[in-house]
Amino acid sequence: MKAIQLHYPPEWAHCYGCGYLNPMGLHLQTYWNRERKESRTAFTPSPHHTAIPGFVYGGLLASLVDCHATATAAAAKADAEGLDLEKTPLRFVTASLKVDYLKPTPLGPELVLVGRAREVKGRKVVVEAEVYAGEALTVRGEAVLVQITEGFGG
Ligand SMILES: CCCCCCCCCCCC(=O)SCCNC(=O)CCNC(=O)[C@H](O)C(C)(C)COP(=O)(O)OP(=O)(O)OC[C@H]1O[C@@H](n2cnc3c(N)ncnc32)[C@H](O)[C@@H]1OP(=O)(O)O
Repeated sequence: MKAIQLHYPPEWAHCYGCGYLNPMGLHLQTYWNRERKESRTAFTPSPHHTAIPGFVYGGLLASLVDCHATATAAAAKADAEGLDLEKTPLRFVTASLKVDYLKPTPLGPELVLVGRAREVKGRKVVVEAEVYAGEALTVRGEAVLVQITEGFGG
């Protein structure tokens, strides 16, 4: 299965969190499960992602939620509308991002993110995401993603 981010054309692939063309980026790769209607990704923070010794920096966790949510939005919209991302790539930007840090996230183990779309409406998708360190749910996020149109940022 191909990661959602790898469907992005090059001009959409420079993002620090998930762009495959960003040499300094996190290169997050998100996968969509059509049966479960949920997305997954995994990321193992490095020692330089420290907040308090032994625990992951919250800004990094927000970045993971952010980029996992943008990809989840693309997959959920494609799923809802019967689109093939291979033929019709979709790209979303973050309009709003809320992150709740439920407990400290240990630095060392692989983190797993799970995402679900709560709402798919027009250009807007609302995504809920969870970050797990092993069995422990440490972060819960919610993002509003808006599909970009031609002339974005202009
Ligand atoms: C070359 C390109 C490369 C593009 C490469 C893309 C890289 C992606 C990177 C990954 C993620 C990021 O970090 S992105 C970087 C951080 N984000 C940004 O810089 C985005 C800056 N903001 C914007 O450009 C704009 O505000 C947009 C695009 C988000 C929305 O503006 P718009 O296009 O005019 O949309 P608009 O009609 O107002 O809103 C559409 C729907 O979304 C809702 N909505 C809009 N903003 C919000 C909000 N803050 N909170 C809640 N909901 C909101 C509206 O109520 C509406 O819902 P309803 O009434 O229909 O229900």
